[in-house]
Amino acid sequence: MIYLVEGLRHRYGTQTVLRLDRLTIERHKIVGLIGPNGSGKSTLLRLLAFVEPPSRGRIVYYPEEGNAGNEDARFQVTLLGQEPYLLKRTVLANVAYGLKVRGDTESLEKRAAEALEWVGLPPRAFLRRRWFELSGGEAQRVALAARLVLRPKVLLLDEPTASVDMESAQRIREAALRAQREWGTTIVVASHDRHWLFEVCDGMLHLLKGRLAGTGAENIILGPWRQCGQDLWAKRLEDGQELVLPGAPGPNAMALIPPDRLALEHVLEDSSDSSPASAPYDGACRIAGTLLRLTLERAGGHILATVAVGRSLFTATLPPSRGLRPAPFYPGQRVELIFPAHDVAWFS
Ligand SMILES: Nc1ncnc2c1ncn2[C@@H]1O[C@H](COP(=O)(O)OP(=O)(O)OP(=O)(O)O)[C@@H](O)[C@H]1O
Repeated sequence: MIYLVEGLRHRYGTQTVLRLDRLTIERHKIVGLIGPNGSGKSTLLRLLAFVEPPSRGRIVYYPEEGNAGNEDARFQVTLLGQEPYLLKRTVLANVAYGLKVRGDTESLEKRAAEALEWVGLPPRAFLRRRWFELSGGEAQRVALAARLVLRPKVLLLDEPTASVDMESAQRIREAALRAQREWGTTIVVASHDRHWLFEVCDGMLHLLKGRLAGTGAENIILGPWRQCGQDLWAKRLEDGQELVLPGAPGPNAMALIPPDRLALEHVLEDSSDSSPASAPYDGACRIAGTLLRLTLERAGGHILATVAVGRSLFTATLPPSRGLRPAPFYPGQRVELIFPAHDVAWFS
């Protein structure tokens, strides 16, 4: 492993924003970080980058297997945020900056040029440009080149493609994966692009309200819930269907449904006009939707089905026996998600 996190609590003022009892991150792997806004992804990345210390608990960095050395992390771990913060200087000065800080000043221009090529920026056109002569996507690529030139052991990426154009996003993704492939760089990446994460990550961490909630594909249904019986709670989904579940700890709780608890069934054509329908609680819940996409998950080798219900997306794992044969599913089909109500976990 390259990180061990134990007994971590992180507070801002009186609010505890991160609680992780134990977490390990394996060397050379790509780990995805997923979770709603404010769930603690950026905070965790900053702590892993040692930008700030945790309020309680510890984060141990292992530069080599079995050999702890948090002081090495300063030069081996690098964080790229959502917004590129460039020095008000040339691209060359920006990309070479980290090497200079490390006292590593040999062939600066050549190495900066190589790093720019990795992110798809031709060095002849870009090395001498100044910071204000770059588009947002180019600036983010320069910021990534400034990290790659260090050949980091750990690359922490915080929504690196959130505010860039499509080409830049693709270049950034490719360059990060290449670093993992060619140098064995460990990558921890927070992103809202769940499909990309499922496709490339060796493992996923799902953060909910600062706590680990699972391995990424869990479905979250946010409140408010309306009490509609003794310990029964209803939520009207975006497209009008009503979901009724037992056991909410309060009206604003979040329901969490693991993807492997959702079974997928075809909706017969002649019954499709009866949905969206109210789903009275009888122990098995049903939600009708449209199958949008099938994704092969790298970590577990499962096929993940993404189902749209209004604009909300649900993820179901297709069990091996229900793979593409003998009951083929394909995008565009009306399907039903069926799950036992007691498999829902609640987060308050
Ligand atoms: N410097 C800070 N001071 C006070 N509160 C903070 C600070 N940074 C983050 N927080 C709070 O900590 C919680 C976690 O924030 P964080 O930015 O880590 O979430 P996130 O999952 O990265 O969110 P997003 O997806 O919106 O970037 C939020 O409630 C946020 O308001």
